[in-house]
Amino acid sequence: MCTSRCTSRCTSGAKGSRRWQKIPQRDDEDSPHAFTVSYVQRARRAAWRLRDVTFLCADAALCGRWVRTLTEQLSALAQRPRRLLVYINPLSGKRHGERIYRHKVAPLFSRANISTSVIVTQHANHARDHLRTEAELQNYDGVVCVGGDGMFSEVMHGLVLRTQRDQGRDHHHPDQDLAQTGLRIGIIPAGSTDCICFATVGANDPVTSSLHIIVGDCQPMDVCSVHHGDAFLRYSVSLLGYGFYGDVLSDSERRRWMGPARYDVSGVKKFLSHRYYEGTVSYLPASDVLGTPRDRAPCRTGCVVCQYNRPLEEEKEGKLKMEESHEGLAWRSVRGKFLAINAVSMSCACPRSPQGLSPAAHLADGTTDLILVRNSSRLAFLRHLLRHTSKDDQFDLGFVEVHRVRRFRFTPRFCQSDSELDLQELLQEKEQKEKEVAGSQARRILGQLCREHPACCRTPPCASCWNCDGEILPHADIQVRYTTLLLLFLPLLLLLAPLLLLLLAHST
Ligand SMILES: Nc1ncnc2c1ncn2[C@@H]1O[C@H](COP(=O)(O)OP(=O)(O)OP(=O)(O)O)[C@@H](O)[C@H]1O
Repeated sequence: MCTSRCTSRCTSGAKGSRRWQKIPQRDDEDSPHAFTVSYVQRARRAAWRLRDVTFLCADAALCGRWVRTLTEQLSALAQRPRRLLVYINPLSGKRHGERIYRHKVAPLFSRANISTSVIVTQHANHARDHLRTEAELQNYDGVVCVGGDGMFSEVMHGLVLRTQRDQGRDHHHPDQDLAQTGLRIGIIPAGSTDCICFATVGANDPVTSSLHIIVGDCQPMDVCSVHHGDAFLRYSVSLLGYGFYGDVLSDSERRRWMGPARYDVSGVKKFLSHRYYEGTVSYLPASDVLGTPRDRAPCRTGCVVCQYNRPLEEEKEGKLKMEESHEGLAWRSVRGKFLAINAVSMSCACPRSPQGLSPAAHLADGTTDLILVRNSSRLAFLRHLLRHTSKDDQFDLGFVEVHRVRRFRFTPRFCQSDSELDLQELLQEKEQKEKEVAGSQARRILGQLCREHPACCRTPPCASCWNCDGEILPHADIQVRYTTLLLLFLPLLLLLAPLLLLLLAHST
């Protein structure tokens, strides 16, 4: 740490060069002129803090020269934003969004000479619609959202949709090559869960996020576009979950009044109901890529795997066409009964699950980790879920498979005609029905017991719903494609030396 006050003076070096030297502390009267340099220091875990060091000197001209030179050097750093468009959701989380921004974030932006236009949202989708239609994006170097994952999703949708419109791309078409957004997004966490902030920044701390924005590096990020037939449904950046995670979300929506505890209540309820869903998952495996979902190393900013796997802009179309031309060969299908189908485009780490749903998922390699959890006993599923909270491998279980894919489709069983189901499955079903008839007598005896636990007697419903970054999709039958579209304010030097970058120098 460099918080102690030190005095400095200009001396002649061995070769006659003039340079600053630290000397023991002296009285201020000897050095009436001073300037303060603010810099970023890595604190505990992934947190960043702002520190100041004040230099005193007796010579006013020299002091002024130092301030001018440092200021010039700082303004020459092209990656640092100068103008930001900020959206605040006043109702996020505990409704502290505005306060967090005014007390913790705005003072830092102002010290770093960043000018801001602040919009406090008045209703849901305010930020999305403003960005999509009227925001004068050419006036800004980035967009900041103050809120939770829902707010990030709004800003991301607004920016991506606006970019496609400006570039004349048809975002409804599932095969349309989408354009990358030009502006970077910064996330100031103020929501109830803030999973996206935690998974990218490594901490849910408004000061750390603000400093990341000020330092101004840039990290690309994958976005998946979800379609139903030829209709665009939504974009997603973290989790697309069907079955267990879809059911938990739809149940928790009915318990909003409980606050964040609703996820726990719905999670337990849906775990006990133990529903499986039938359908076919078809996927296009990511071939020629570095790494697998079973790697132990997590993705970090500046990740070499992402850089290697991500097709360059000029290669994109060719690569896609190549995959398409081999479509019949490359696509694979899995038909079965699933407790959960999860497509994870980032680790989805959060304080409760520090490793996340797929610890080695990559932020910006144009792929997703498709996790298929087949029907199994409650105990086995519980083992799988509990492994998310420890360092154990959640994929090392017979009923769980994971694939790194560029695209996938899902068709729930009720959408398939009988002719699509193969003979083997029909025979299996027949066998199953015969067993059920034999078991019905036994069930009658246990009727009383089952009435108290209705889930075990009920026929499973035809379909679950998709949880798309915390929003419910209106269709179960979807096709999904991954592209690196977004840019985040994330530093490339997360793991480097404690003293990262000077932020500001000013005379005092
Ligand atoms: N002024 C507003 N009034 C009502 N809803 C709003 C307003 N501004 C934004 N929203 C909506 O509120 C929803 C939830 O917001 P947000 O994600 O910021 O908080 P959260 O739900 O508490 O956090 P998290 O998503 O991390 O759990 C978003 O989907 C957003 O569309």
